[in-house]
Amino acid sequence: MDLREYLKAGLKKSGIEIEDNKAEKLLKFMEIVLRENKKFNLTAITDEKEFIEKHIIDSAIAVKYIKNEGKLIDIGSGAGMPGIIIKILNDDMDILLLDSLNKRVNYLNETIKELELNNIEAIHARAEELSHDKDYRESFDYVTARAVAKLNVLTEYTTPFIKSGGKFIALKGSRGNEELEESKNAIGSLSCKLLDTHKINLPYSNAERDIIVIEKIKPTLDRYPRKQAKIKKSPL
Ligand SMILES: C[S@@+](CC[C@H](N)C(=O)[O-])C[C@H]1O[C@@H](n2cnc3c(N)ncnc32)[C@H](O)[C@@H]1O
Repeated sequence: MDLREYLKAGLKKSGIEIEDNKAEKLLKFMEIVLRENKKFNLTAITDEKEFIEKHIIDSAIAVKYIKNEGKLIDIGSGAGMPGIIIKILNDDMDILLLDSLNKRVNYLNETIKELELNNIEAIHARAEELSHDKDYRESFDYVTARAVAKLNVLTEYTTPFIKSGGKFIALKGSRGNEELEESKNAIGSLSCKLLDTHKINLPYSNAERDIIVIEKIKPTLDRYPRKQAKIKKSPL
């Protein structure tokens, strides 16, 4: 099976059907990440089939819980996952990628250009600082994050960005539900509630993933997020 079919079949098994042009764009994204990997240290996965399953399909699963409209911010986007993958699949969305490492942000903006994507950009900031800026606070419909921090810490980084009624989609490994147990207080203190959890198996390796969907109920209290040292020292 060629790589395009491998990707499309894996996505289909995961409940996502895509046209050939989107599959080509996802493969082009992989090509860029693997090409730039040495310079920017983006991923440990260099085998293409493994990349397709563990990065592309793993990130693409987020679109099952997101409508193709509105504004989304991806925290700690790194190589562009899941933010760039969501943009390729949901092209009507307006997407902001955030990373605290400036050289990754430069790579992200170059990658956006090379993929000819519109209404998406990357900015350099720490989540817990940027969400105190009124231009960003409570202004997104969705926030996503993958492989950035434990859920109790991550909920404080992410949920101040979303409007009431907005959703935080946490893409977690197989221990996401354990992290959730330790995050109940954080979710409540940050004016949110747990909406759903989904146990997913990746289509080829069967590896388990937990997708956790948290909804914002009302505006975040002004005191959150706290400073980074405080969040790390005493997570909610
Ligand atoms: C392990 S990488 C994961 C990247 C990508 N989300 C993925 O799934 O491949 C974590 C990224 O989060 C960024 N990061 C960590 N803490 C952050 C924060 N507080 N605000 C913004 N970015 C952060 C790091 O610079 C890094 O690029």
